[in-house]
Amino acid sequence: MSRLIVVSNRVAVPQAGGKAAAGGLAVAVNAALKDRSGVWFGWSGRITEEPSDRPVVTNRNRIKYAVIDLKEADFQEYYNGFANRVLWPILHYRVDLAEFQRADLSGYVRVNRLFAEHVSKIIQPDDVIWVHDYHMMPLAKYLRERGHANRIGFFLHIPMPPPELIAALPRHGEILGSLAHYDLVGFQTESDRDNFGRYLSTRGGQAGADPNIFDIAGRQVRIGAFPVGIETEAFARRARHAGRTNYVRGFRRSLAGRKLIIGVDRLDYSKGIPHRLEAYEALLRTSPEWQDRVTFAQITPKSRIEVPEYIEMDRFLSHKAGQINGTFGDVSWTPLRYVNKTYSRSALAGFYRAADVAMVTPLRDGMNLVAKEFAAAQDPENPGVLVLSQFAGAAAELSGGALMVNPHETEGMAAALKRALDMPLDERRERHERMMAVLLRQDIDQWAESFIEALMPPAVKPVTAAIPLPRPVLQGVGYGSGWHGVHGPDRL
Ligand SMILES: O=P(O)(O)OC[C@H]1O[C@H](O[C@H]2O[C@H](CO)[C@@H](O)[C@H](O)[C@H]2O)[C@H](O)[C@@H](O)[C@@H]1O
Ligand SMILES: O=c1ccn([C@@H]2O[C@H](COP(=O)(O)OP(=O)(O)O)[C@@H](O)[C@H]2O)c(=O)[nH]1
Repeated sequence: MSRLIVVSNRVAVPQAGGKAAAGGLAVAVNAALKDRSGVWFGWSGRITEEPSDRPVVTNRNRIKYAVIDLKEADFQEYYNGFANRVLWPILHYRVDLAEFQRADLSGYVRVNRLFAEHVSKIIQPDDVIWVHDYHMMPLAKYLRERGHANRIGFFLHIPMPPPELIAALPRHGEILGSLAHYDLVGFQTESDRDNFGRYLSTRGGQAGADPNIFDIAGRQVRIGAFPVGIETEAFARRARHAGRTNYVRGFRRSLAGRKLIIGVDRLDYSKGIPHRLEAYEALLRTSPEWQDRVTFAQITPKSRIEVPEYIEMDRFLSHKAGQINGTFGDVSWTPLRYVNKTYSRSALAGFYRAADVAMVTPLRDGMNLVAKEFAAAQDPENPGVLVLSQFAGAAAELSGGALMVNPHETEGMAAALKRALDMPLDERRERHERMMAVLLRQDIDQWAESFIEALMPPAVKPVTAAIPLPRPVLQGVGYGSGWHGVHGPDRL
């Protein structure tokens, strides 16, 4: 029986006590492996000078989690360097922040080759391979060089900008061009997919009768949009339960009857946190009736803490938070609670449910699972309002129910905040219902199934295990280099 082999930088290895260090990607990939027999290969998150030439394997529910350590130089050049100082900013339309160095590109290529070497040892001829995200773009090329003719798919969790912008990436042909070695390349939105289609055309790719199938350098590559979802029903259940616990009730009580606005984002310049805080400031200034009647809780776990742009953002935000509280706060009211802790997803579910408004206002975001989780966590009888950036991937699905904003327009965002805080119950219910209809239809299972089905050659059955598997426990979610332990109960 064919297996599914997943390859990604991060692997959410289930840990004793149910805690795992991972991000949005890891939560999503875990669902793809549920009910399938397979292997999940990636980086352990650890740095060692003498990495073993064999991965450390953990077996759980017929899934093998196989991880390797990286050397310091690999971590610096591949992860901090090329992946997070070149690809991340450029693919998030921030060419101005990209810091290209040839040594980092060499490190990126070296780690991809190392991954290919390890994965090559476990591949069986009928395995289907699913590679995730910008860290691993050239992997298929190196697997093909080793003679693997398997079906190999790639999913990009972050945005794909237009080709004119990709042109700013030195040696883009070597990296983005290598995506043509996959059989299927998936994106979060149709606009990401179309941007890549245009890029392939600039590289001599020819689309035939189906505009999403390209012939390029003697191979056929299919491109598609597969918006990543959440475990909608399970998350709604979790929030219902969490909302009734003392932990979340205590949080709500601490607000002393004030309305709650919530923001949950990794500390990342792509998330637009400064712009959002400026909008909150503008609300307090221009609508003084809201002073002392609202609290903004911004939960911002640190991430990629060795990358200079992230260090700078950290400094800026701490300063900004102090400034807002200094200007508007009072001895009995802290307008902004700015927290750098990582919370368990159960705790977050409860916080979302306790909130009246969520601000999800990235400048660019592949999807943004927080937007979806917030909507799913609401009480349908008395739901909160989602204020959502037009530049989040989630906007393509949630614009019918969210209050849409342009994060570059402070006054517009402040007005949306005010409207959200004042919104009558009927309108809140209607908007929530519209979002839930989409989230229930396009959930995480549908995402994984539709990608795998599109990856399989015609007339071959999807990769499934004979016996349905219990879902591995994945409760706490932290962030690699910035992960300092998960706060809040795992099961509330
Ligand atoms: O692994 P890190 O460097 O600590 O970063 C965490 C993850 O961030 C990014 O997440 C993306 O995937 C989400 C799920 O599809 C999506 O909603 C979000 O918009 C993306 O930014 C990154 O792409 C992952 O590889 C990282 O693991
Ligand atoms: O303290 C936190 C902050 C975030 N998350 C989770 O991390 C994921 C973030 O995914 P998203 O797509 O919003 O952004 P990313 O960080 O992957 O760019 C979501 O599932 C959040 O619930 C978490 O478990 N604890």
